[in-house]
Amino acid sequence: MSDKLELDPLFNKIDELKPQFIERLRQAVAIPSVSSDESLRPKVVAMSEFLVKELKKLGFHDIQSRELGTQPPPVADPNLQLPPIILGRFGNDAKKKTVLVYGHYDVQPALLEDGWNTPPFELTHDKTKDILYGRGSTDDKGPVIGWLNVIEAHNELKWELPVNLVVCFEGMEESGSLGLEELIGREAKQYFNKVDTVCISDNYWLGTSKPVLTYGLRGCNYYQITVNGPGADLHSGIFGGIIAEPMTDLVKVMSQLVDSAGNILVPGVLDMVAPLTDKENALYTDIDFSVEELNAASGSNTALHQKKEDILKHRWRYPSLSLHGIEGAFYGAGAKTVIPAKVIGKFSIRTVPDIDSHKLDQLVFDYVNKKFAELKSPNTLKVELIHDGNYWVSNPFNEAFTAAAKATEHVWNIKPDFTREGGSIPITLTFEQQLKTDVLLLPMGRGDDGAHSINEKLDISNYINGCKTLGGYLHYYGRG
Ligand SMILES: NCC(=O)N[C@@H](Cc1c[nH]cn1)C(=O)O
Ligand SMILES: [Zn+2]
Ligand SMILES: [Zn+2]
Repeated sequence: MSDKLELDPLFNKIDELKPQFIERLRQAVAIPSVSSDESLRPKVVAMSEFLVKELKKLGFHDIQSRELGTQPPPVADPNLQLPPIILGRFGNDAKKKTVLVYGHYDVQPALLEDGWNTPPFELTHDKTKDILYGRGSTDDKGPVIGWLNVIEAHNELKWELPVNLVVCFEGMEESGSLGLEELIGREAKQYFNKVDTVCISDNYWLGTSKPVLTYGLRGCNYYQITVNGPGADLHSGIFGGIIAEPMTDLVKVMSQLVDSAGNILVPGVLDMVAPLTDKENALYTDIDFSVEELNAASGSNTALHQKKEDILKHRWRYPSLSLHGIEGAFYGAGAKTVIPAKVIGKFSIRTVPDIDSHKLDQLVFDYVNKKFAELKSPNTLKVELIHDGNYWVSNPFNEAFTAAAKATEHVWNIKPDFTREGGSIPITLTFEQQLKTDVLLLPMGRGDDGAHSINEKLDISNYINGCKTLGGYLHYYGRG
């Protein structure tokens, strides 16, 4: 690579600080900041306090913990407070460019009995494989802590940061980023004034060996269907066969949302998808990926598509509908003979260009109501949107992507692939539109990290080289 920067002192310092960096991540993972579990909300707040403490120690200034008020419905506790958004600055030099770094400090739920090999909220270092296991290790505590590590390495070296850094860490990303869009709107010309670019490290390489830079995400519209029947849970021997069962209705309706080949059965959804052009079609051939890598990441041979190009298109540019669960249903071990009185089915649709989110909601509501009406059930059904988040596709030919490609090649000795991703980071488009800047997605973890799954992990090489990549990016972007 020509025009390589001299970053060895930084990279050596990051290597030297590895034990401290692992310890910082251990402390973060130990806080079960599950945003979707109302009973764990104090832990989400505790995680925000941990970050504030770390930012102060590292010398950030103008640190603010922005309260967002109560969480809007549907929510069990109407007084439930949203966790704060943490803002902070490092450097304020008018001659330097300003990079806004966004990440989230909340995590998905995790229980040992889900099948974890180690306690999910204890960062466990498997020394034979050099892997760190724990909820949030890759999504998104590893990368968030990674940014702090970069600052620590600069402080230790007494190196000036080549850019001004602004951090924005939220605690509701896994639950729809509630409150963040409004905050960005309010702060675009205030706290976020003069931001030149936004960098998000909250996604993953496509596979396990080649780094990527990401320029697209799918959106996510998350729905719930509530079916109400009898006044209380009932004995199926006494009431079975003589009352209408909510679970029977719900399962019937949910089974008509998607088929086993992954086809969405709600009419009109596919009609909104942008047509595939020859130019886009050609992009998929050059990406390094295989069905074997997909199978390895899913731990199975259950792929619906065998050709790399089809897998990538269905992950990146077509919508998908997933059924997630049923609240109120009996799910424990044993054979409880209960008829649940009220059940709430959860499903989501990953959205892509050019799906109109509100039109999608209407199509879903009309279809679910129609399917329920066909059952002629005396129960009641309500279908509603819990949260939605936009898809995002950008042009990766800009200064930020160029700098990130150089940093990635510098650290990993290989040019990164440019990829889109099937997951969602609801706030990406908002940053781009409100701040009128480019957004870069610069992942730290690998495609088999098991984000949202059991045994979530982060390879130490990805953690440490990821810190070097984030730091390197700031240098290549800063000198640009
Ligand atoms: N690492 C990004 C991520 O996991 N995002 C979530 C966002 C989301 C959307 N609805 C609920 N959570 C994802 O599931 O893609
Ligand atoms: Zn996530
Ligand atoms: Zn995430």
